[in-house]
Amino acid sequence: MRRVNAFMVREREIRVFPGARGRVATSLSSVAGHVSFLLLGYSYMTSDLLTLRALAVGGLSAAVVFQYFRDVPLWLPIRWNALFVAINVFWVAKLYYDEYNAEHWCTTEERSLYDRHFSHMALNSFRTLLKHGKWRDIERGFEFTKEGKMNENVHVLIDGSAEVYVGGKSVNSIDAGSFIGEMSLMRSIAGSNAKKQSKRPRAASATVVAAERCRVFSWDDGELRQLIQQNEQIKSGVQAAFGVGLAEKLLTTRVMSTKVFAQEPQRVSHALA
Ligand SMILES: Nc1ncnc2c1ncn2[C@@H]1O[C@@H]2COP(=O)(O)O[C@H]2[C@H]1O
Repeated sequence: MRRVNAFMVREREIRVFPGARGRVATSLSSVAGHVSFLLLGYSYMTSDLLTLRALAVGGLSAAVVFQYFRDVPLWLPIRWNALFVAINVFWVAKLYYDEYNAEHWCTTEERSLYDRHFSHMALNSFRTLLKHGKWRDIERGFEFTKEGKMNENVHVLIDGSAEVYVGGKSVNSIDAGSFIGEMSLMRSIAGSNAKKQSKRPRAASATVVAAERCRVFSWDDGELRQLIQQNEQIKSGVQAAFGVGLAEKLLTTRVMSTKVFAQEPQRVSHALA
């Protein structure tokens, strides 16, 4: 062990930059000290939990090396850091298992929902999102939302189609992959720093009726709202998914309103008012 210690603390010249002044005299244990701070510093800059925990394992382990290879090992920080390494190793293993071995808990239906709408979100967060909602089979004629009324649920249409009415007139048809009831939620949570006033619940902008038997995944509106406010990752994942859907709805509504406009101009002006 003495030989290892001597090897680690021996001062040697290491090239850091090219050129004559690019060499510094240092020991391997000091290098471990610098690596430790660099990794921990980098971990403060990432928001990805798995990367953060992995960087913490690397940074704290390097700190243990630095603290051990000294004239007298610093046992107090070594013991604490070893404990933190163990905790972070546990979390790396758990996060890795949840992220990359989803097959053991994800059904085919859940997986395709994830792939279609939420693949930019960590599987862990998606799992939380799933726990707060439920799968439902819906009969033809079911009213998902009622224009001017508060929504009870937010749905994602997995199978089937629905008709969207504004002022009693059809403005669009939606099918598999569309969200229903997301607009009022988006409007009420817009801008996390917005005034309380703008966060108040908003009424449904349209009436949406099932045009056939549908399969949906539904969240309770209030529960989803609360979840979004508590969890930043879920908030940004859900907002991104809603955003893509809204762009598609805008395009189809435009096409539809152009067609209807050619035949009934008054009807379109009413719907867009
Ligand atoms: N033009 C449209 N095209 C497709 N869906 C719409 C359109 N307008 C409203 N919706 C849907 O109808 C829902 C009514 O409640 P929300 O306003 O919460 O969210 C709305 C959207 O999900």
